[in-house]
Amino acid sequence: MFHVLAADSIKEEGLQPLLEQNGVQVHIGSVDSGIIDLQKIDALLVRSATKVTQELLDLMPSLKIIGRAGVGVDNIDIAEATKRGIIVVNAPDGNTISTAEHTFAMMSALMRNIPQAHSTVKNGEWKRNKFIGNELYGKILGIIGLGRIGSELAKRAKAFGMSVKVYDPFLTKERAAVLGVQLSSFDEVLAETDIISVHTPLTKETKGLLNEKTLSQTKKGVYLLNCARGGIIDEMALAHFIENGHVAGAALDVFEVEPPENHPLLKFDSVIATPHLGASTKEAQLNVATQVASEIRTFFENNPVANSINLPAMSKEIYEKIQPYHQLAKEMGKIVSECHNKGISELTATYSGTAAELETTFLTKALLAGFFENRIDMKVNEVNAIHIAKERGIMVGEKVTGNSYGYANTITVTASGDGESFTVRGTYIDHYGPRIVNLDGFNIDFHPSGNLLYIQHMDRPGVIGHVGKVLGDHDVNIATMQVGRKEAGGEAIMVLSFDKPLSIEMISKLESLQDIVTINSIVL
Ligand SMILES: NC(=O)c1ccc[n+]([C@@H]2O[C@H](COP(=O)([O-])OP(=O)(O)OC[C@H]3O[C@@H](n4cnc5c(N)ncnc54)[C@H](O)[C@@H]3O)[C@@H](O)[C@H]2O)c1
Ligand SMILES: O=C(O)CC[C@@H](O)C(=O)O
Repeated sequence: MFHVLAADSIKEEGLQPLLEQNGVQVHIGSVDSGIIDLQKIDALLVRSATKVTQELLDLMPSLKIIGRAGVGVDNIDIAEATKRGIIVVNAPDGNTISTAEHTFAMMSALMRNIPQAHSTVKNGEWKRNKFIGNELYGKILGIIGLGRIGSELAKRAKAFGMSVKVYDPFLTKERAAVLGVQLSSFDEVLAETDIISVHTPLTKETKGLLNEKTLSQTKKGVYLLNCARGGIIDEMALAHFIENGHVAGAALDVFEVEPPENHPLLKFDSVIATPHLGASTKEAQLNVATQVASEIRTFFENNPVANSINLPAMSKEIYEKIQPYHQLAKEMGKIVSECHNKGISELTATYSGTAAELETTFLTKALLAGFFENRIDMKVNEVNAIHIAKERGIMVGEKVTGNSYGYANTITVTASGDGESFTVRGTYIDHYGPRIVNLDGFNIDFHPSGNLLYIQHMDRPGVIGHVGKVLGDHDVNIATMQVGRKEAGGEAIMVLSFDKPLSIEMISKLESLQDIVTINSIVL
């Protein structure tokens, strides 16, 4: 008999897939309700209230799977669960429509002063002149991050006669055309739109994406929306721009710290807010509960789950054999993603030599996990990598070749989209380790780890010296350096490694040097 504990008032109707399964007993109640001996629990279902910590996991030695009825898993100690071989699943798209609708409702409410007008009427006032609003029709909506929710918002905005400009560095022109939105640069979205809505995950790249500098690039009178994650818009900078009248108003469903206490933004009449209600509809809650309950049922039936966000269990013997190649593939995925910082529609992995004798599908999935790591708002691993690629319209190919370029094995990854492509080749050398041996056609040789800079430059005398001098003048120590070129006087590359990551300012200084073409920072 499998025992499932459904905590956090998960919608009971959604538990049907488990309630109707033979050999499964569902217990409904919080983890401290005493409804069942925690030692017996095989599966735990939670929303965001239950904190699944190491201490709680200690009390559940039989736990095999945790289901999060929602997207964010910040209340679950994933590392600890993974270490214990516990699979964690979530429901990534069950609340997409609800969150897009909530964002649209917030935008309408913001433009027509609905919450403000509502409270005056409730207070017995009738101030029609105070609440002159703006039509959505004919306005330009800027969407930053066109994933599941951003795409649904775009469809609704277009139906209301708005035009939509989108910034998403990982979106191809083809996909933008299918969705009928105008793919734009970040600066264009800032400067040319009337309303800006953010829909990215919160990552190191998106934290404070809208800040003092970028907000100053927006149109005077712009409106801002955040129904994604607190922190994507810098809250203090937003308060400053509302105070000085540059930003006309903001609608916020999320905050850096929730609930917000004595928050300066809440003091402005032009800021409207909801308490993280994006996913709070009967439909979304039923969807997410049904999705995770079905996943747990699938797991009990010994079938692979679709939305696991941590590593699946694997026999120790197989893992040890494949592990070095697995690590190399994952790092190569990250390298492709960072060096070719563009939308892609196709990714092909080619294996040769001893790498081709392994379970290459598993390696390709590891590669995709590395590729998506900094691009999307969920953990991608070997369980869900192919599904995610398909969902994003990326065709994944796998080939085997007899050409090992003189090595015992190679893994070659080519990413392409919008008529451009990028290739990286790596090898694993026994007793020596992983090496990257070709980057975008340049022969090179470096260890894929640590803080790296990939610099494309013209092959002219003095370029390497200038880079070294700027770094030296700022007391930055170069740990290793590799150079490569195709022909004298043409394009060339450098790969430098450092003991710690370089600041954005430092990278800008290097970018401004003569004969430098592009610089990409890679943290492995
Ligand atoms: N308010 C709520 O209750 C609620 C509910 C569900 C989801 N969310 C949040 O909404 C956000 C979007 O969720 P989703 O399901 O659409 O995610 P998603 O992964 O489908 O989409 C995220 C998109 O952001 C893009 N992106 C990544 N980095 C970017 C960058 N630096 N600049 C521009 N675009 C970038 C990605 O390419 C992707 O298209 C997430 O932050 C999620 O946590 C909030
Ligand atoms: O309401 C919830 O459970 C959280 C909603 C959302 O932020 C999520 O991560 O899915």
